[in-house]
Amino acid sequence: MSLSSATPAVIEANGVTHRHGRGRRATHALRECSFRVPEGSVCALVGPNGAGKTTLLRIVAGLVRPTSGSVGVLGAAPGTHRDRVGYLDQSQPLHENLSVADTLTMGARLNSGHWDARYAADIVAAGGLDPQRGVRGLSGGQRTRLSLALALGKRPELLLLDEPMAGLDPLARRELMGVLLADAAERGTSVLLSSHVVAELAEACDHLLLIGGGRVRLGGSIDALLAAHRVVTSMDGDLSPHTVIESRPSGRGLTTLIRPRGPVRAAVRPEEPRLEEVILAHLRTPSAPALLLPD
Ligand SMILES: Nc1ncnc2c1ncn2[C@@H]1O[C@H](COP(=O)(O)OP(=O)(O)OP(=O)(O)O)[C@@H](O)[C@H]1O
Repeated sequence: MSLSSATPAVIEANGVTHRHGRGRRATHALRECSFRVPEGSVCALVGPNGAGKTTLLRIVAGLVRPTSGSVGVLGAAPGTHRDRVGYLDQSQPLHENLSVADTLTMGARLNSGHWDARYAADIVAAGGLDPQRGVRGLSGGQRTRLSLALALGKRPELLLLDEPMAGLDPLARRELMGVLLADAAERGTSVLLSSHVVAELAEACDHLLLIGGGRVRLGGSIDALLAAHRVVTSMDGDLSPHTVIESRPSGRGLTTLIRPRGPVRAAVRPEEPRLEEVILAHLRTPSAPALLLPD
C-alpha cells in the first residue's frame, strides 16, 4: 500500500520484506511493511523482542538491503545520504583506546563540512565528562552521552536510534531524551527511535510505528491513533458494532479497548485511552487488526 500525504516523508517504506539467512533456516524479520515517517516528526518504533525493529532501522540506515520492497530515505535509496543521517545502534561502538576529546576529533574528521564541534562538546560537557578521560573507563550512561554527541554533532536531518537509552538510570534517560528532543524541536530533526520504555514515549514522540511479527500493526500520528480508540469501562452496552482490541478485568469491572465504528452505546461514557494503554493492548493482542493512518 502506498500512502500519500501533504507532509513530505523522510522515510517511505513500501512492501518491505526481509529474511535473514536462506533456505529452511531463513528467519522472516519483516513482512510487507508499508509506512511513512513525516518530515520533522519524532516517531517511536515499538514492538516485542524479535519484532523486527533493529532490522528495520538497519535497512533505513542503508546497512542491510531488504529482500524485497522499497524504502526511500530523504527521497533516495537508503545509504545515499549518509552525511545527512545519524544512526546510533544498541551496541554504541566507540574506539576504546581513544579519549573523549579524540573521539570528538574523529567525529569532526569523519563529518568534515557539517560537524558542529561546539554542539558536540556542549553535550559531552553537560554530563560533566572530562575530555581527557579514556573511552575504556566510561560508564554505560557516559558512553551513551558520547555516542549521542557523535550522532548529533554531525547535525543530521534524520536520526535513527536503536534503544539508545537502554541501561540508563531514569534521570540520565530523561536528561539525554531532553537533549534529543531539544534538538528535534529547535532544528526540526526527524527522529525514528526504538524503545521498550513505553511510558516515556507519550511525552517524547508525536508519531508511532508498532510492529509485531515483522508486520506493521499500528502507524500514524499519536493524536490520530488515540482518537481512533476508546476505553469502555461499563459492562452494559453492546460493543458488537465496534472493533474490540482487548477486554481486561479491572477495578471497575471490565475495561475494554475498542476502535469505535459509529456512536458507542455504553452506560459509562467512553474515554480516550492513554498511549501506553493502546500500545500495551496491541502488544498483548497480536491478532488485533492493523491500523495504519495517513498523517
Ligand atoms: N543476523 C541475523 N541472522 C538471523 N536472524 C536474525 C538476525 N538478526 C535478526 N534476526 C531475527 O530476525 C527477527 C527480528 O530481529 P530484530 O533484531 O530485528 O528484532 P527487534 O525487534 O530489534 O528485537 P529486540 O527488541 O529484541 O532488540 C528475530 O526473529 C531475530 O531472531
